[in-house]
Amino acid sequence: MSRAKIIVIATMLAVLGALLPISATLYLSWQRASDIESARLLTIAQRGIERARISLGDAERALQAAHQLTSPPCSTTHIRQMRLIEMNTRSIEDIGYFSNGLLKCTPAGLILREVRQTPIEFTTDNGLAISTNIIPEVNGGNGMIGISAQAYKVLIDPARFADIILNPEVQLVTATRNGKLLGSLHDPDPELVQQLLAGKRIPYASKVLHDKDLIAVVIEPDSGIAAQTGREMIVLLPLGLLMAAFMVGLVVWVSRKRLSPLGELKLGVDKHEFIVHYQPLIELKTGLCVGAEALVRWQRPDGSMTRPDLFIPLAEESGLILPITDQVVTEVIRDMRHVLQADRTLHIAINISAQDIKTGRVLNVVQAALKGTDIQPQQIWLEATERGFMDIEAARTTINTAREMGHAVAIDDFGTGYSSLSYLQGLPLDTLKIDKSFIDTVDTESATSSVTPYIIEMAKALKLQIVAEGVETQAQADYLLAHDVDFGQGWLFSKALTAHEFIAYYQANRAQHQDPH
Ligand SMILES: Nc1nc2c(ncn2[C@@H]2O[C@H](COP(=O)(O)O[C@H]3[C@@H](O)[C@H](n4cnc5c(=O)[nH]c(N)nc54)O[C@@H]3COP(=O)(O)O)[C@@H](O)[C@H]2O)c(=O)[nH]1
Repeated sequence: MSRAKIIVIATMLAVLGALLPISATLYLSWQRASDIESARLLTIAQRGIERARISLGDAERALQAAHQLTSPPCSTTHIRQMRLIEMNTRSIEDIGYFSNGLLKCTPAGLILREVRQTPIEFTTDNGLAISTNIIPEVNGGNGMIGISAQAYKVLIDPARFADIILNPEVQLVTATRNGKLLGSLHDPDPELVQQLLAGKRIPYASKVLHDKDLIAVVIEPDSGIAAQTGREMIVLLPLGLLMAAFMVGLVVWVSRKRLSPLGELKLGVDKHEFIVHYQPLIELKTGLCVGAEALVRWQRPDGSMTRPDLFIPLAEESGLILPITDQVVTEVIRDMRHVLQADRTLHIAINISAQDIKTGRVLNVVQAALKGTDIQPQQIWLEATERGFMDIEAARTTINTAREMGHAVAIDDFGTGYSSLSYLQGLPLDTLKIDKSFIDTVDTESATSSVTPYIIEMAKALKLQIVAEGVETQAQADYLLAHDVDFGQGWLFSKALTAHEFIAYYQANRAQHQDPH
């Protein structure tokens, strides 16, 4: 993934990471506030139902008492007894005796006009017949709720079906199961009430409670949810902000890690972004290309190439050099398999890290990679810098094993590190590669120019093959040839090439030597 992509994704994640906990906090606060509000409205609805049942209970008792009267209907005694019932029952406003569907008498006396019984709109579960909006015979006035059983009917003021102590901003309605309004408090909007009874939603806090044959509706147009949400947020918001800060911090930390050089290198290893270039190795006496050094390159997703000296130190320090070496081994076998099978004299030299020289781990990797390829182990050289040979005992073991397996082992960048003669004598090496810095001084007046012949002599005395690194001029090549140096590697011959370019170079070199004309 490119840097820009990581930054874009990290920014998006950070914004999300901040928004999510804050939105969750807001939602939770609102939810908790809604729950509290809902519970409050439910309690009011329950109180409304209880109040309506008290009035219905009063009506039922009055009707039962009237039914038990034995005096002749509408006699003076009967009318007096009805008056007593009316006076003794708190909720009822009036009581009337009916015969053949006509009102005959009330506590006020005989009814001489024709007053018909109003139609029944609802019957309660215990058999009380209810009619709403009855205008009383005696005083006219507001519509009453009529409740009848057998020959009697009582009238109750609708207010008695909803009169509970309630904040003025909360509205209450009680109704029968089929939606006939019994009583209301604080003037609820009839249209809103009808919507709620029809099961619709309204834009205010509300509660509809169905309790057997009765319904209570509570509406709070100026609900306290906003204020309650604010109170809940005071508790929850710091937690949300803390989580948001944590999420943003986490995203920043992860993306910084990802964007750090080490993070990018890890990603490169995971995505197998390493390829190998090959620098030809030339036999100075004949000019024959006898092999190549495998040099790793980091090919970034945008196509750019990162030089090894920019990432090898970090790879060595972090241990990532091990999987990188493994990728190099795999690539070398894949790239060079056919050309190595075809020419047994050709070799490829692979750079091995100090850590691998110490442990010998890489030998198993090379062995596994060679298995079934028909490439001879002697066609794979292993190169390590002097730093790799610091732990001389461990190095000796690894070199011995490598040589027993058939590989040649070279000491790379010789002269730049800690090597000493005794050191070199103690290691069973095959090849010594003289560092470019010494080759650069050949044919110059510099102080180190006088060292180069001694390095060559020492290598010869130890019976090591010699490779001169960084040969850039014909004069250097002539000098090296004159001093019996075996091989040369450098821009005079070729820079490091891609696999295809190297194979083409090698084939052209061989063709030239078979047919020098
Ligand atoms: N552990 C591993 N180290 C590796 C691996 N691949 C490379 N390396 C080491 O990285 C260092 C830099 O390598 P690179 O940039 O590939 O440079 C090599 C040559 O291109 C360069 N060279 C060769 N000839 C000339 C020349 O004539 N002039 C000139 N200016 N430069 C030249 O030298 C480098 C080869 O060096 P060496 O390995 O010492 O032979 C370098 O230290 C590599 O070793 C890897 O897979 N693993």
